[in-house]
Amino acid sequence: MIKEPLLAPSLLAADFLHLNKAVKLIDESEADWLHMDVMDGRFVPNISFGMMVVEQVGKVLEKPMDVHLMIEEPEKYVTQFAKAGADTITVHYEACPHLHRNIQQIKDLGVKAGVAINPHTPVALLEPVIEDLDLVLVMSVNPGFGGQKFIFETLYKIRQLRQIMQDRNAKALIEVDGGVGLQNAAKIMEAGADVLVAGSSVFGSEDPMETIKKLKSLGNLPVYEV
Ligand SMILES: O=C(CO)[C@H](O)[C@H](O)COP(=O)(O)O
Ligand SMILES: [Fe+2]
Repeated sequence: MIKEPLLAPSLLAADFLHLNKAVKLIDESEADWLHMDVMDGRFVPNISFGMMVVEQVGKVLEKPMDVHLMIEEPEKYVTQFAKAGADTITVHYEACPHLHRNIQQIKDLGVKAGVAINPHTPVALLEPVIEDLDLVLVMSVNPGFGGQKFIFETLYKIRQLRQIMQDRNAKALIEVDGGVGLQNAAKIMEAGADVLVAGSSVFGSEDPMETIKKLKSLGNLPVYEV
């Protein structure tokens, strides 16, 4: 039996003219967290929204806010994102030459600390910090855009990470982000994920509430080949 995922719909795929409506939908749905994708046009080739939007969403959102920082020099901004209402702040391994210090900085703010890895970054590179982490975000697309195709190799990375964590008795949650939907969610959970981020598969669907419900009841889903 596949376990029920924690589900974090991504606001990136919502209608930006009606963000309030999207936030309410998440609060009223079976989703667990709201995922917020912050992009700076430097670390990734796209710009999304910054802390002013995160702050406004934080004022109305009742559920935990999961902030994914796709930015360079995140250490300059994490204090502001914590004040804006982030419950988890995830920085990219590739953007942090002083990763250990960055993780401690986030934890000292009283916020859960996550580290994201790009598709080409080996999971073994996280071993020295794995016990300090609340969350590991495994990117299953190249970061910067919603609506991309899930990279199949991610399944091996999830399995490897689960093994490393087991060997070290690490307690971080494994979050998978990019190209996740009803067609592959069960397979991703089976590989060892705990949290699924879903952007276009939720907000791009005809009935986002119903899609969230289906993703949450994964035990009933067939395991499709991805
Ligand atoms: O971090 C991200 C992109 O860099 C997004 O969270 C992710 O792509 C979600 O969108 P979708 O589910 O449409 O792939
Ligand atoms: Fe994301």
